[in-house]
Amino acid sequence: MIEVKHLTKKYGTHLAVDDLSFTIEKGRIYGFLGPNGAGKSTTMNIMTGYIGATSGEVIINEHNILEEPEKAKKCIGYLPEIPPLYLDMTVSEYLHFVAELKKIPKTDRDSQVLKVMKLIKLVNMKDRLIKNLSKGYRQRTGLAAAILGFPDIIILDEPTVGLDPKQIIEIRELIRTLAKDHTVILSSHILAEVQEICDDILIISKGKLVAEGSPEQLEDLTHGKESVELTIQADQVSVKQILSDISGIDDISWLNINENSCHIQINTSNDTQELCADLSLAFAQQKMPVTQMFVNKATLEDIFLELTGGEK
Ligand SMILES: Nc1ncnc2c1ncn2[C@@H]1O[C@H](COP(=O)(O)OP(=O)(O)OP(=O)(O)O)[C@@H](O)[C@H]1O
Repeated sequence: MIEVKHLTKKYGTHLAVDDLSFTIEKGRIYGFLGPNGAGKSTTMNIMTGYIGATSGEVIINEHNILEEPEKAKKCIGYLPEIPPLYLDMTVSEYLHFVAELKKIPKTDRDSQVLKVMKLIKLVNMKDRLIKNLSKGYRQRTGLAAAILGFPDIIILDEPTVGLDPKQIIEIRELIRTLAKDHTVILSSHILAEVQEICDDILIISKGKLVAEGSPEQLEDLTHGKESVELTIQADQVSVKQILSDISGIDDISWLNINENSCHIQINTSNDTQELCADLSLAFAQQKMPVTQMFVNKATLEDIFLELTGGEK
């Protein structure tokens, strides 16, 4: 449905998008995930024809966004990070205005605006001035404008940013409803959000695609990244000696060492339960008490931070 090929965008000398390529298939919810400044908005702005790329191509339903912008844009509904709302219009006036801009035939406008307002649960607010709406309802109004004309693809830039938890849940519900009939692409810097609603996640860092897959596939990246942490009541020399006879140890971090106690973390690519059993047996045989032992599991958040060079 969308093909992005070798997209690059430079702002002066700053490389905001760096040779980005990916494909969007029909009927799925995609999440662009990345820290602030990763290049998500820039990519979305290029995909929707708002700004031009320095190089590369965007093909929407077989239409190149540069060569056939009208046909390509007709397939897309876009909710930018800051929706361009006219604050002195009522919700209904604004949506009629957008319907006109989108060239929806005059005879269909009333019914389409009503249909969209029902879908987005905006009917109660239809005569309210936009400047008097809450942030959540302004976001709904922007979303309603994006889906007028019922385009195949709906692109949402940070749709839940700045909303309270109840509004976030409502907007996520709406996105799920929209995804029944549309392909949805949304951006977020919140891992839990894309994990919860997206079928596919594209992790973007410094303008590059650093990982792609379903939440489950990305979860698989955490395998083999577990460690065992333990405290042994013994001196470092004795502990080192015991550990030298145990297999499956990749490396050891000495977190805290006293005369009679060592707190360590062991990284292993082997089964951590087996390693725990070996460790407890080996120290018990030498009558060295292990006062605590647990397995640290890597989370998707650790992987995200590792891939995007962030810190907890
Ligand atoms: N018009 C512009 N002129 C110069 N630099 C820009 C411009 N727009 C964006 N940038 C820079 O390009 C980089 C990517 O910005 P972009 O807004 O695409 O990131 P983002 O992932 O959407 O981040 P955010 O979540 O903060 O919106 C950032 O370093 C940003 O400062």
